[in-house]
Amino acid sequence: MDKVLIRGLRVDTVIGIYEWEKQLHQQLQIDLDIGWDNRAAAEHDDYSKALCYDTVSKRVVALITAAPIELIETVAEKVAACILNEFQAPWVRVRIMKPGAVAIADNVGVEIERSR
Ligand SMILES: Nc1nc2c(c(=O)[nH]1)N=C([C@H](O)[C@@H](O)CO)CN2
Repeated sequence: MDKVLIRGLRVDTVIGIYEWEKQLHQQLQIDLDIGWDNRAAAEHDDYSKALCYDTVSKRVVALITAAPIELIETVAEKVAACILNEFQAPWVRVRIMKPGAVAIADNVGVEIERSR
């Protein structure tokens, strides 16, 4: 399956289960693998047939920052639903990393795959 890829999308937002986390912004790092048939865009060098990674990135940031969220699992499900329903992608893999969350780990996160 062809894919459109977004790597290391940084989103500063209110995220976490603890009261102190609701008073500040923390950074999430997001990787997206989005199933998309890239042949139609490539055939005639036609942007209108492409899934625009810039448009997707900005939509994902707006979605996540619209309201505080407690769990990164919730972030992952919201992002996956948006990619499938708003952009009409057939399949998506979403990885959400929260690098500041565990002091003794380089990074922690979740990954999900969803399809229509
Ligand atoms: N599976 C998860 N575990 C934890 C989460 C989470 O979103 N998913 N969140 C926290 C806290 O918010 C933590 O990041 C604060 O450092 C703990 N565990």
